[in-house]
Amino acid sequence: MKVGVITLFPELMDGALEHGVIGRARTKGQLELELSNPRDLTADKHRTVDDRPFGGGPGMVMTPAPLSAAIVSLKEAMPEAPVVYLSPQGRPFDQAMARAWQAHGSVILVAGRYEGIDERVIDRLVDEEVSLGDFVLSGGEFAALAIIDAVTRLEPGVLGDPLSAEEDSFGIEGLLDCPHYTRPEVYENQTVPAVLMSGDHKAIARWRRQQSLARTRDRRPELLEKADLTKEDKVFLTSLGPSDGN
Ligand SMILES: Nc1nonc1C(=O)NCC1CCCCC1
Repeated sequence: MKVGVITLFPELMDGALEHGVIGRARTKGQLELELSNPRDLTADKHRTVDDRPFGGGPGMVMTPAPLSAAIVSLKEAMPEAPVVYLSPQGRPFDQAMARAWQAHGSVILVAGRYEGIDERVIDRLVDEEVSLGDFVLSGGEFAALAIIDAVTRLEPGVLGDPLSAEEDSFGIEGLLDCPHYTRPEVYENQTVPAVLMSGDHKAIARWRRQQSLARTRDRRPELLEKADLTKEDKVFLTSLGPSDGN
């Protein structure tokens, strides 16, 4: 997997990209990262990357030339990669998008700052605008890190057990994940569901599936409409009383 990131603050991302799943994937060559800073591609002595907005208003806007040069430099390194601008105005990011980009093999992420980027850069060079959610961050860097993590963990060999990526929330046909327990068996007088201690793998798998179904129905019922449910799933859901929302 190749990921390009355009950011004015590469140092803000370095730490998160050197440790954990992402750090190990880079060390093992499963993830190639290339960061490009528009400030390094400025032509003026003040290395200007922003300016006041036409039409007035608060804040600054990222100027088109250095940002375009940074995008072009990464497109030359990854010509097949879609160019994705991260902003609240984008299409909501989801697991299907993560899977699509992992399967494609490369993506270039544009992390904006200030009030945003000159629209002409979006018109000329951005393939898609994507949002991590309906909230406003100070910059696109943390959104880029979240996306890099979500995509990298889908790369074969990155997670110890390939089932992990499948069994996480949104892994099993878009259902929420089941509850998890580990030692000690009794913690603060609270025990572990007996089925998990039974050694009956069929019963455990059924319990986990039913927990995922019940949680999804209670917390994110809209996901059930898109989920690939078996007859047994539907019988179980019908057997549940009214949702308590938890
Ligand atoms: N929400 C979001 N999802 O993806 N990115 C988000 C964001 O809030 N980014 C902040 C950026 C947006 C461009 C202008 C400067 C601030």
